[in-house]
Amino acid sequence: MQVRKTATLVLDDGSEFHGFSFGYDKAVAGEVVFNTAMTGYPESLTDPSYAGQLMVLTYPLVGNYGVPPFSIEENDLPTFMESEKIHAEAIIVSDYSEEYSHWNAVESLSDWLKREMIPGITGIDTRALTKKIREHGVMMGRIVISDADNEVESGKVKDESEMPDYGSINYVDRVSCKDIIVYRPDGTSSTYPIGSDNFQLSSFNSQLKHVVLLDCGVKANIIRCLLKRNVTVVRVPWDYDFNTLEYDGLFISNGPGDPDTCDVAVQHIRKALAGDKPICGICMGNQLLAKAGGASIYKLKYGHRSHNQPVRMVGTERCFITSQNHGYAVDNDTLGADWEPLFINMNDGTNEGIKHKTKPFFSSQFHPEACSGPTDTEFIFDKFVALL
Ligand SMILES: NC(=O)CC[C@H](N)C(=O)O
Repeated sequence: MQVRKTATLVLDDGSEFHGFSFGYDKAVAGEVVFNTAMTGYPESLTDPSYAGQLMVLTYPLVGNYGVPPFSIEENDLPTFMESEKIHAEAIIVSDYSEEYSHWNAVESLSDWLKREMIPGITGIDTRALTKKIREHGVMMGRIVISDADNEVESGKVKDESEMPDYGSINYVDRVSCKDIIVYRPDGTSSTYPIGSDNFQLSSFNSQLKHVVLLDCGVKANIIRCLLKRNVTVVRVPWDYDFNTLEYDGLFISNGPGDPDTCDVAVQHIRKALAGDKPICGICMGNQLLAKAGGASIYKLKYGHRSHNQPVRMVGTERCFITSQNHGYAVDNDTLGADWEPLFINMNDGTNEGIKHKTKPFFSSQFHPEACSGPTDTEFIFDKFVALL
């Protein structure tokens, strides 16, 4: 029988949680965040917004439905994942199941993590860990695997590696695309290096509307939700000045890290606010749109990461259950005179979306495209496309 390597999570406050490695054996550091969803680890791990973070799952049994194949479908998009690779730095669970059963599973979570060189720890009291984060606020942490280089002896972890400063790193720049990628509803896509002479928006199918997708770390299902509504999607890097293009609408994606590291994008969005073309954003997109409109962002104590966050549409009694993954929030009190909150979180009263009072600009802090659900708020894409 294979000997299980012990693995320790060391939090910034010095506390240690001991368990066993079931992924790739390497030391990593990152922001420790918890997600209370009951399903969706393939989608969450490949969500680029988790870059730089150690993902704690509070649902106790993880791995029992395995991992779907990494297959590429129409438009060169992954069928079952949100991007081309795992973006979280590590996954931390209570009870990992190597045995799995699911019609679509092709491998165990452990095999996938090892192939992608991502650590996984099991045997952690994730509820105690979550309580600690809820009380103290989100913390940095590192994982140390007991091997020849990093021994864990009598509760004292020897590894002294530097903790990165999560808030100061521009993770968006790390995960955004480097080229312009055009996706068409007919299932095709083309890539154009920045500055390429072949790239001319006017040469695309003029029957269809063109949506510029500002890629801050976009999830594949956002692209699919737009394509399903029969528009051409022009995905551009986060710092690209899209104002030089003749487009019909702007969509700002989700993305990792502190929105204050994305000033270049904010400047470009601010220019677009002077015009009248429809603008929509999701999560990081909500934060960058708000910043462009003059509002400020603050860090939540421990974020919203789950599939059951209740939000109310302001001015109505309509509530929606939403999927969320964010650590920062728009400060409602700093919204300029032209803006108003669009959604409010029913748990803690924080901002969950904004809209411009007169122009076709609006966004959500939650994920209307969420895959693995809920899909109650997918109407946001309909509203945006109807405005084009
Ligand atoms: N999913 C996202 O776009 C997250 C936005 C931002 N990184 C936050 O944590 O608030």
